[in-house]
Amino acid sequence: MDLKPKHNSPVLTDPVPVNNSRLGLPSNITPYSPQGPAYPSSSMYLTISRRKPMPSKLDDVRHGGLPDAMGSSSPPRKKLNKDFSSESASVEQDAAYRTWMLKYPSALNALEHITTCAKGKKIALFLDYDGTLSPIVDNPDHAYMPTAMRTAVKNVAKYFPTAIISGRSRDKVYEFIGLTELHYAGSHGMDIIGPVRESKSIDDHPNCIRSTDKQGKEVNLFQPASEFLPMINEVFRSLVENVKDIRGAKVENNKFCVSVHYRLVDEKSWPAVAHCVRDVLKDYPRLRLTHGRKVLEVRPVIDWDKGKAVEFLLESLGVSNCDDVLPIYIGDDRTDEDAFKVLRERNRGYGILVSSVPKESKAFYSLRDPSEVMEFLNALVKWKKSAAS
Ligand SMILES: O=P(O)(O)OC[C@H]1O[C@H](O[C@H]2O[C@H](CO)[C@@H](O)[C@H](O)[C@H]2O)[C@H](O)[C@@H](O)[C@@H]1O
Repeated sequence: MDLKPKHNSPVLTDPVPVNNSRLGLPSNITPYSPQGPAYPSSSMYLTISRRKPMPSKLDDVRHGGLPDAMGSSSPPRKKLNKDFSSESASVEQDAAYRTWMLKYPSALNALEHITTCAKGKKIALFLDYDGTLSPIVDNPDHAYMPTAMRTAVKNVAKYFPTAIISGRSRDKVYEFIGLTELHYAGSHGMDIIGPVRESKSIDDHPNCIRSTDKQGKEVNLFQPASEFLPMINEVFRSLVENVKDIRGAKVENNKFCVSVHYRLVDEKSWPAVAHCVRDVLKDYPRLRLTHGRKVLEVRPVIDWDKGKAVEFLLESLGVSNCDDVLPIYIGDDRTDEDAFKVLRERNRGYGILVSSVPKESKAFYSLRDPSEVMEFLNALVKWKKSAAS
């Protein structure tokens, strides 16, 4: 069955490229490139070199340019139209969005196509957290999930195996969501709790151990970057110290990665933020730097990402080689592209990008914002209920 939607339109790229030299930013920020894999990624398993970092990514980090500048890393919030020029700009933006949607149709409009493809199959759902289940807010500690969204996620998990894959620490994202019926992967998939099942490939994995979850249930705990824990804690402390005089900068410990937020930093001080991060990272060749929505993210150089996490979870759920499973991944950020790419390349499910502005993506479909995500989840439940009756 053909899973692909029809793509007929010219491709639009990320809006408003920002002049790097104006920002005066250093060259050690790695772009996310949906076009190319971060690493060769055919196997589910990763190898961590104890001495040498992986060269291609490291070269990017140390010597590459700043391709997607800090300024364009998150769409601006909608401004009130004060005059004619802003009104016409908004008309143009709407037109550009509609054109973009020809290539990335709304998943709400494509529901019939999706559910037709899902007939006789089991849908497995993968959900990002920030910007997908909770709206983007200034303070990352206040990114609460609306009650209606929690209900929608709870309902959807009754019918489909559902996993959260977040850049946050697993504990933090669990605190925000608080639903025991889901599977959780934190630190961009570097910290996964999955169900226990007889799977040789998972049981034999050196980074996978048996553990118990908060409810005392036996689970598989998979932490491929565990050896980086002391290093990440050290870097976290140094970053906190280094940015302490930059107003608005905030460092978040996500267990196997660290986020340096600059959403509340005056634009004039963004180069200072980048300088502080570079200053710390120069002593850690086994760490790399990527950027998300107004955030710089420090991560171990390992062959693992959200795409690998999806493959791992499918394996854990016992459905990795089944033709009767339809994975759906919903996310808004650059790191979600790794998961979209896996689904697209294996031609075995749908990536859905959450974005209110046109963006190049490996996803098949789009949703404008978390409220549309909620609508989509509710629609899936409604379809499943009606199909069952
Ligand atoms: O993979 P995700 O679950 O989407 O996590 C990615 C990052 O999300 C958070 O930061 C983003 O959301 C914040 C709250 O809305 C916002 O203030 C920030 O500007 C965004 O970048 C989280 O705080 C990061 O640690 C995650 O890496």
